[in-house]
Amino acid sequence: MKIIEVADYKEMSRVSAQIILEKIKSQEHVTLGLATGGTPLGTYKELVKDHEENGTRYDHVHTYNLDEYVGLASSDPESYHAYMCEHLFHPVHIPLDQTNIPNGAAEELLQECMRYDTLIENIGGVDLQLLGIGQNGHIGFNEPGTPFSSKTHIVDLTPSTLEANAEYFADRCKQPTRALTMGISTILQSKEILLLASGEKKQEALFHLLRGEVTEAVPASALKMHDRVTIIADSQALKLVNSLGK
Ligand SMILES: N[C@@H]1[C@@H](O)[C@H](O)[C@@H](COP(=O)(O)O)O[C@@H]1O
Repeated sequence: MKIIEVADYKEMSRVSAQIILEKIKSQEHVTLGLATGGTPLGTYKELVKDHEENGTRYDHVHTYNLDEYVGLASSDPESYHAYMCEHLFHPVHIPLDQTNIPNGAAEELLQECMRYDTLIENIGGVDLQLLGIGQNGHIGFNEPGTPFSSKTHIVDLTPSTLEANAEYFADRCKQPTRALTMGISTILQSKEILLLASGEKKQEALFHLLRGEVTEAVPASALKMHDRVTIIADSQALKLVNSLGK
């Protein structure tokens, strides 16, 4: 794994946007795996800024998001659909029929998982997958203990993940407790992976990922089985690694 240590969130966002832009500009057809949460927001801001200033086009870009909450329709302002439209899809003018997000409001959730997995298998995995990391080491919504062989599936979110994401819900009673997520093996199909981590809250997860063993107890540790992973982390997120791990 290649580790790029940066000073702070701003630099992490700039560097990751640069890597994504290089991919967008160097290929005639690009498939991007996208993440939500607070971590990639700065990266999306940089992409929007670049689009406005340099006119980078997204006609040849197809996107596949990691996850979505069960029970939230795409029109729900707290859904990951709405998040993606607001922060990236609308401002950079990606044709919406080229964007894919699991449908958390599907009547048949198992069928929806299979449909989503087939989409990704048919393209042979995305070209570049952007990832954040949960405080408990989760990627997408693959909680600790998820088999590395997992495909897109329905997940019951752990109390710590619910707590960590509570700030995104105006009314905590309406926070969904289940989600659909790409599985670990779905994520590992990606040709290249870019994991972002910023802030002290991520230092233990990064320590387990970088210094611990490969174990299903730390979902992100599966990334060690992939040969093209880059981690961009700021010094706060690397604090424990740098103080204990050398
Ligand atoms: N499903 C998302 C993950 O994809 C994300 O990586 C994680 C970290 O969130 P944040 O970036 O807000 O710390 O939160 C959620 O669980």
